[in-house]
Amino acid sequence: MSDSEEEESPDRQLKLVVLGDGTTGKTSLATRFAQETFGKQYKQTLGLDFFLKRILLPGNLNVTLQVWDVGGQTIGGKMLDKYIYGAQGILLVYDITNGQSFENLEDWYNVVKKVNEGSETQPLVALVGNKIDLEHIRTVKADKHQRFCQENNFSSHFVSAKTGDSVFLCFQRIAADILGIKLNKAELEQSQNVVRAELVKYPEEDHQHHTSNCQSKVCSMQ
Ligand SMILES: Nc1nc2c(ncn2[C@@H]2O[C@H](COP(=O)(O)OP(=O)(O)OP(=O)(O)O)[C@@H](O)[C@H]2O)c(=O)[nH]1
Repeated sequence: MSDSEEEESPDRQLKLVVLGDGTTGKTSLATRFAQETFGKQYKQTLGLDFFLKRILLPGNLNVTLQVWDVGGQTIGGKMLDKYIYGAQGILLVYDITNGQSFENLEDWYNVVKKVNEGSETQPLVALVGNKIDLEHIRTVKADKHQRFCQENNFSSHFVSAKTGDSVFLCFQRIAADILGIKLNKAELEQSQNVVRAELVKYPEEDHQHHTSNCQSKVCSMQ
């Protein structure tokens, strides 16, 4: 196979459906991912919004993600089943400061299960705790989130649509999981918007005694 043939692998298309209660931040998450913007003003989604974004996965694989942003008020409505139908990935979104939005995911997941009953292929389901910029007023404990994931075999994500923290990473991991692609550590780290650095201060006199191995300490922190 020539180089140019290798480069031009055809796009894969994936349908991802974003579900969860109103005001949990589904539209914000989709717009942060697809348009890299965030609006503070709440505007209720009536029915459905739709976003497209092309990403590149390892192996030069272009993937077009169709993100179906479903309004929180659609639960119980007759269109919801149609929105979910054919999805390869489902994002179950809750607000970490709103316990009810977490409890209600059970109902959203029940609709997903019903739509896919008897189907040979099941969608990958991701549990997404949004608004981690509001960690100080979190009400849904992380272990509750993890338990829900383990019980149902969901992938686990914590994001902030407001700051953008881990949003791209979340969609990238979901797409890679669906396609059975393994992301290496460097690729995962590159997708994380927030850079965490630890500051370590050594006492003055101690520092003088340890100048010879000081360099290795600095290296291990980077
Ligand atoms: N602090 C904070 N606020 C957020 C975040 N994401 C969304 N919001 C705010 O939460 C409110 C609701 O966000 P939306 O994205 O409209 O919520 P939604 O889930 O799409 O709501 P429906 O359309 O009713 O289903 C808005 O005021 C957003 O600005 C976040 O990560 N952090």
